[in-house]
Amino acid sequence: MDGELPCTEVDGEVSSATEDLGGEVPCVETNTKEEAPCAESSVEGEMPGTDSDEEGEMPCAESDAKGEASCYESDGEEVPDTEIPPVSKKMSSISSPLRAIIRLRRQYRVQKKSRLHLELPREKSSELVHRRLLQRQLSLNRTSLYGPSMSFFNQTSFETSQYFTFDTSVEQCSMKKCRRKKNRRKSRIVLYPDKTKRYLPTEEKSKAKRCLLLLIVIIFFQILNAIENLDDNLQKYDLDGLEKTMHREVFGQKVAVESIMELLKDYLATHIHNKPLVISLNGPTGVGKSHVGWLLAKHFRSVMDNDFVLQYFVMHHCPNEVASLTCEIDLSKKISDMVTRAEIEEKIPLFILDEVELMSPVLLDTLSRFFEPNQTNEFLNAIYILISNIGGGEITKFVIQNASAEVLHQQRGLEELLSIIQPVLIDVHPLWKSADIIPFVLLEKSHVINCFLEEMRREGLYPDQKHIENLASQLSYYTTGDKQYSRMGCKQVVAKVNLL
Ligand SMILES: Nc1ncnc2c1ncn2[C@@H]1O[C@H](COP(=O)(O)OP(=O)(O)OP(=O)(O)O)[C@@H](O)[C@H]1O
Repeated sequence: MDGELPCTEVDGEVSSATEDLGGEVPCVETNTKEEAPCAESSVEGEMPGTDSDEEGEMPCAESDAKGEASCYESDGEEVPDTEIPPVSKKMSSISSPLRAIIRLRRQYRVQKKSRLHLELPREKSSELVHRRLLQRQLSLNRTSLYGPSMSFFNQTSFETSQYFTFDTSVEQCSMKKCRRKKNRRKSRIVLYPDKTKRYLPTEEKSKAKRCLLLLIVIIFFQILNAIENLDDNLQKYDLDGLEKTMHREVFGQKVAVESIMELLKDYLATHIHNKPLVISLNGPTGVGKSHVGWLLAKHFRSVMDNDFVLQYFVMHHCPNEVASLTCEIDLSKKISDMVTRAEIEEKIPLFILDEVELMSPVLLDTLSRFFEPNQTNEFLNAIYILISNIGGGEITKFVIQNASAEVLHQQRGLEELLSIIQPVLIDVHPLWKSADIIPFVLLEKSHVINCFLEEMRREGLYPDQKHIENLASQLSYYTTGDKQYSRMGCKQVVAKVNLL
């Protein structure tokens, strides 16, 4: 008699045992639900009802006098206690060892039942099942709201636990509770949609950023290098020295000198250009245009090789008797050779073309082709100084008219003067469209005196002030208000000094 076996098996064994004992032993456990133990009190000659009272359970009933047990059936049918007496009579005839066995067995059953009662939950099994069903239903309803993933998740758990048993085994019950708790814990895990990231994307080191930083550094160093190169170029041509010389040796042309120096500084700052620099010095005779040309040639010959400076005098290089075609070929060859050599040595050649007003239209055409921007680099890196008295009459008129306005020595006066002489120059030849025009104004008497002083110093003569003023008074002037403008500038100064 194994007490651990299920009740039904025990029941079977007991039934067979009782049959061996004469078939009069009532069922020990007819109920597989464990609610109704069999009544064995009849073996001891006791009323079944008394046995049941001891155990606190419904008594087991014997269905007939032959000892066929009909314990508390699952269908709830009960057998009246009044039908038991015949059985008790038969049981009383059982031998004492058998009764002892039965008694022991009954005690075992009582102990087992009492233990089960202590461990069983207080609520009835039907209520427990009902509650479980309700909880499961609520859980299903809740999870169905969380989308298809959660529904699937619970569907599987539902399928695995769709059969409910009334097994109140404590171990199974505790196991199920544990599983349910685990399932609950699992069900509380938030399931994210597949396409949603659960964490911030890790920052990957971008190669583009590195390249951008590298590019910025390169550009930064290039800018630094370019600035240094700018300074290098300005130092290479010593434009500061040239500016000082110009201001010291050219009288009465402050605005013109400043304009020339500004153009030269801008152009000579770099070696790469998209067009050559063309400066046109225009003004009346003797005001210093050729003088400036000589100063520029002297300076650039000093800072560069003599081969990169060309002074071209039309009356000298292309006199009237020389055919214009020859002059054209000669000038073109000189310019081409010089720019080619200068490009090799990364120098900017200087072409000073004086007496341009005497140039033939053919030569002007030839010259203008070198001023065009659509050429090879060596022709773009060049400076042309065009010196002529074209527009001199307009400048003289403008100066005399504005003598008292003081606009002549201001940038505003220069721009106004430009608006006057530029059409005149372009009318002579279109090449002046691509030129920066620098007007040279009339020289005042004080400027002429300075020319005498400079020329006498140059000739090594003693600069007597009274003698110089006397010489200056011998020249002719435009007189307007309190100002006198020399009609020939300083052109006659050299001749006068040579007579001393
Ligand atoms: N502004 C000036 N400052 C100093 N010297 C001057 C100035 N103008 C003229 N001279 C002196 O007069 C001389 C003649 O001047 P320059 O040849 O430059 O005149 P120009 O303007 O070229 O006239 P032209 O158009 O007739 O050639 C020069 O050699 C120079 O010594």
